[in-house]
Amino acid sequence: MESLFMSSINGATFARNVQLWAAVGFLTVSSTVTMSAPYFLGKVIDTIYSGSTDTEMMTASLTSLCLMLTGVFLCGGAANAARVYLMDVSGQQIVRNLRASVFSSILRQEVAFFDRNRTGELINRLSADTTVVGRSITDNLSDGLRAVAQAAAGVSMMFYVSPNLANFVLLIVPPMVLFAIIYGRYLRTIAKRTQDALAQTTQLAEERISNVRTVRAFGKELSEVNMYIQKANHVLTLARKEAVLRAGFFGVTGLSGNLMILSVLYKGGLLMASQHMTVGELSSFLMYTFWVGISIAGLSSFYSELMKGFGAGSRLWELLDRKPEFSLDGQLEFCDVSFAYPTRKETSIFHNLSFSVPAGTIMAVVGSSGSGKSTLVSLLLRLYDPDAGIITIDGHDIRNLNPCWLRSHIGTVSQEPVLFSCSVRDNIAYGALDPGAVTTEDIYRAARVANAYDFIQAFPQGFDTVVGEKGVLLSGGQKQRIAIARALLKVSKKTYCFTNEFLVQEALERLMEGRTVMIIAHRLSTIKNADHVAVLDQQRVAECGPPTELLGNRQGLFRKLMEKQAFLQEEQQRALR
Ligand SMILES: Nc1ncnc2c1ncn2[C@@H]1O[C@H](COP(=O)(O)OP(=O)(O)OP(=O)(O)O)[C@@H](O)[C@H]1O
Repeated sequence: MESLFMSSINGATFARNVQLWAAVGFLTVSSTVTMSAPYFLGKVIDTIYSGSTDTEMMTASLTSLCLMLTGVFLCGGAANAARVYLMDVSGQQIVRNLRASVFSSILRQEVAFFDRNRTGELINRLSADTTVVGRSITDNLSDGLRAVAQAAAGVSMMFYVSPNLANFVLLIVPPMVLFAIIYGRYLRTIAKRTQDALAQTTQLAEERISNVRTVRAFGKELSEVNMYIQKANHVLTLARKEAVLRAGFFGVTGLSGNLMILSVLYKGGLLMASQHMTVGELSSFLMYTFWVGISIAGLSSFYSELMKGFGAGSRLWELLDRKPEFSLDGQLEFCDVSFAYPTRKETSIFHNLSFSVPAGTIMAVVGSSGSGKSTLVSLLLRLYDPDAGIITIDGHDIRNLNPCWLRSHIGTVSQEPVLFSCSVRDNIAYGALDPGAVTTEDIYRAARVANAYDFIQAFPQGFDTVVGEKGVLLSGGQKQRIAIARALLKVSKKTYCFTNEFLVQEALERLMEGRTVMIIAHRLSTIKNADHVAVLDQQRVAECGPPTELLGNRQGLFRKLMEKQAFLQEEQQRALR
């Protein structure tokens, strides 16, 4: 299922990449056509002004030139339409993904986050901010890229047609770029403040509307409306500032465009008078100047929208990057949990089972075979959800936590660990969230703590030894030590570790240090080391308490279970003798 999901994601990413590349291809075609037009139109003008007296020849060459150009323009038009469509679709997909990621990031946050950030504000982020960022990506990106391509092509063609005139005209560009950078900075700050003010306004409206009964009961309608108007006025003030800034910028860019045209006519007229330019060349140059002017105007609006997008986006990036803050102490609680496996609904495994494991303590879970010890672990890992009751970690219902995050904080080590048929190094690194980022030093450290370093180094190929399928080339104890090293790389300081009993007790003890541990135990020696024991019987926790206390109760279930086990062990030893 997971691989199917991954492949569909990869498929979607691939399709999007192909779409984007196709759009860039169409952009290149349409821009090439657009930017070659002035050059050929100049040729048409030169043909008209060639001074030829042979009307028939002149008509023929003019007709063929115009027909050829019509064909080229048709291709350009089609490519332009395809580009706009593909860019828009890709942009919309990016916005959809952005919305989904922001929403999922919001839902992942801890409960305290929602105390600090009100619902209205978050909804505003999700709707208004993503719309601004979306507009900056969709409408804008496509036109912006075209403007960049056409400005670059236009400038190159200006140099091609007349380097002399191009040098003169383009002196205006560096001061314009500086001006645009300063403008962009201001616009970005103002856009961010506008989005913040808008979020506060929405938050006020959301809170008052959803609590309208309270507002009415206190007769506060008028004062609430006034408060809303105040907030809306603040948004308006910021929007006015933005309008003034944009007006100034567009005024200056429009003026500089006109000045460029005027200077081309002035200098070009002088060059024509001194026979350094033909009328066709001047016309081409003029058209290129127009194109560059239009592209620069397009670029300035692209830049404005982009800066607004960045401004609005900065809050979104913060939300996206935010890791949920949980100060995990490790208190673990099962409250009235009832559960039956979905495939065997008629056989209840737990009925109103309750017990808690205080932070940093070891809880040994005992019970006869089939009493549900491993099922407890499955429920905690959310491999299954209880039919009734809740399981909490530090008071957080685990159903409200991201399952991946939850599992990344729970280390499980089983009695017969599964190792993969790759090197010891890769098996240990497998435990880390990002195995690629694990250093050799990390692996050695984990192996030392698990008391595995010496025997691994003693292998002829050391950490590169391939362990064979399921680790068949290793002894039981060696496998367990490697599994402990793997778990050490996984679990952070405050995680829960669920283990079975081990041959290699000393390595296990190091793993348990400072963590909340639930251990499925059989041997008395293991149980004695635990802080508490929970005895599972008849679908619930029949007894729970410190091991010595439970052993002291002669009629208790735990005492009977231990006696039975001691008796069985004696029997086994006698049989061996
Ligand atoms: N995936 C499953 N689907 C249906 N029933 C299951 C499933 N896994 C376990 N069971 C049943 O649930 C009950 C509890 O199983 P569980 O493995 O939790 O017991 P346990 O106490 O860990 O046993 P043991 O000490 O023998 O390992 C058993 O009756 C078992 O047959």
